[in-house]
Amino acid sequence: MESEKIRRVVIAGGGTAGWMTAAALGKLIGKNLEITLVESDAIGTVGVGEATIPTLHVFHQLLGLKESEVMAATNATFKLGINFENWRVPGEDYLHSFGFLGKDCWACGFQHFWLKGLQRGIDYQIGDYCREHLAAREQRFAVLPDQDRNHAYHLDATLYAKFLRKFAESHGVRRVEGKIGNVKLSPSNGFIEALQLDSGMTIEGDLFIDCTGFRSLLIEGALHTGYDDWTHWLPCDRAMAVQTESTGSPVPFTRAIAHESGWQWRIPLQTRVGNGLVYCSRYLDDEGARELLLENIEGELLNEPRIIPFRTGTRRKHWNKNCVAVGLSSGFIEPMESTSIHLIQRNIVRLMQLFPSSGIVQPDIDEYNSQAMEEMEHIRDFIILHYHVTERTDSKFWRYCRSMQIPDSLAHRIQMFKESGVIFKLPQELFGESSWMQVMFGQGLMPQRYHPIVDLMGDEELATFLGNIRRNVRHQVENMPDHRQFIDHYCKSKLA
Ligand SMILES: Cc1cc2nc3c(=O)[nH]c(=O)nc-3n(C[C@H](O)[C@H](O)[C@H](O)COP(=O)(O)OP(=O)(O)OC[C@H]3O[C@@H](n4cnc5c(N)ncnc54)[C@H](O)[C@@H]3O)c2cc1C
Repeated sequence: MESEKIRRVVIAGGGTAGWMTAAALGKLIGKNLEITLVESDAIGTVGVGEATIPTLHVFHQLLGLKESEVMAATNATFKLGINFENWRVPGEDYLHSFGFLGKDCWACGFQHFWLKGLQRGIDYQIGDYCREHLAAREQRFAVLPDQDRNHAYHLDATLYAKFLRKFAESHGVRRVEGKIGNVKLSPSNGFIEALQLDSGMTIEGDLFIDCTGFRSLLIEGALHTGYDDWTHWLPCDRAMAVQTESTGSPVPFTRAIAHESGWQWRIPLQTRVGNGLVYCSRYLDDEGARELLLENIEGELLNEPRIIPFRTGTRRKHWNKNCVAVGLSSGFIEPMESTSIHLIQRNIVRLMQLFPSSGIVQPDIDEYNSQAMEEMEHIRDFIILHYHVTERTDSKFWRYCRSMQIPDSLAHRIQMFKESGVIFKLPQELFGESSWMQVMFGQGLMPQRYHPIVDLMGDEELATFLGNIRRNVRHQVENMPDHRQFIDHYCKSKLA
């Protein structure tokens, strides 16, 4: 393995992944580096990826960015969760909020108290025990002084990349516009030596970050790293995206509406709505998808619907030789839980933690790849859960999802929950107990029993315990302003 010092970093691609990488490296470890980003105006970016999850705060904090400024510059609204409509059965919905549900005791999760409450006739939704859940339902929002950052954003992906570009350039990142025509490899060790542009320019580097999106020009095109295809578990393979004018106040949650052969997103920004249909080409053709999408949107179209083919899965190694893939080039898990930007951020942070300043060594690469794979597999399982645990039998698509084989890791979680109501989170995992709980209950799973330790609480004490949590949640939410009002006051878009 090479062990030369890393001084020249070349980022190929200027979408969300490229500019997030450039901003972070430039600001945080760029002092002794020469960072160049190459992007092609003619090729452009994928142009979607507008719903995020709360971890993005950490990224902005690292960069020293002010929330209200990022939001105003990106036409952003707040997001408290995702409303899943028609997933268990048509006509029913549930919310997966970012908040924490109820209260834990040392021995068992809140779901056990809630389950016993149900059995005793204390018949409230599990979301009534969660501030973010209730605030989303009532379309209220506030940033509270004591609040853990349990909110995320809906933002304009193009404006976000533009914002980060300005930031990265102000921290010394050099941008080169042009189309990469060839990737030059070292004949001795197969490492990438340089990118050759169609203009004739050559950009040499020590470390290359592949942010070329689905094209994966470096990690796959040049290094042939290989891809694990997860389409048998996540069969949707196309999306159709279109933007519409807003027809009302933006809601503080993403809508994920299931249809016969896939599902539709609605992402409200301050002045427009991002819409899209994620579908499975085995069961729905593009013409049918277009009709379905256009029948199910509100507001005037702002552009023509665009098809985006994809293949769910992961690159076998996210770091190979002197190339690290960040963004869509590293793999893609469909956008249902808005996890891609989070994975970009995780790959960037991991790269900084393992940055090969004094040379590339195999143990760093192995550690990086093993952590990245573990994270992807955890998210994959969580997404499969939504498709597999359903009572829908109304189409070939849903019958396939219900009956397909699922990964052993997910089968184990479902089995444990069914038998004893237990949910667990391992340290590297993104989704916590509250997330699994909301989706498992929402998709129709019910445990056979609650944890016996709950019986140490008498019925009256349990009623008081649950009642106090509900009252406290309601009190906090009643004191929040309307979501739109809060935005207008806090981070009004420059486009509004
Ligand atoms: C349908 C869909 C919906 C999504 N929704 C969400 C969501 O809600 N939330 C979320 O977190 N994520 C979402 N994602 C994922 C998200 O869009 C991406 O993770 C994010 O946009 C990053 O993309 P990227 O930068 O890797 O690729 P891209 O945006 O495709 O950027 C690739 C860059 O590489 C450049 N490039 C390519 N080839 C060349 C070349 N030959 N020469 C020079 N430059 C080149 C391009 O010009 C561009 O700058 C979604 C993805 C899809 C497909």
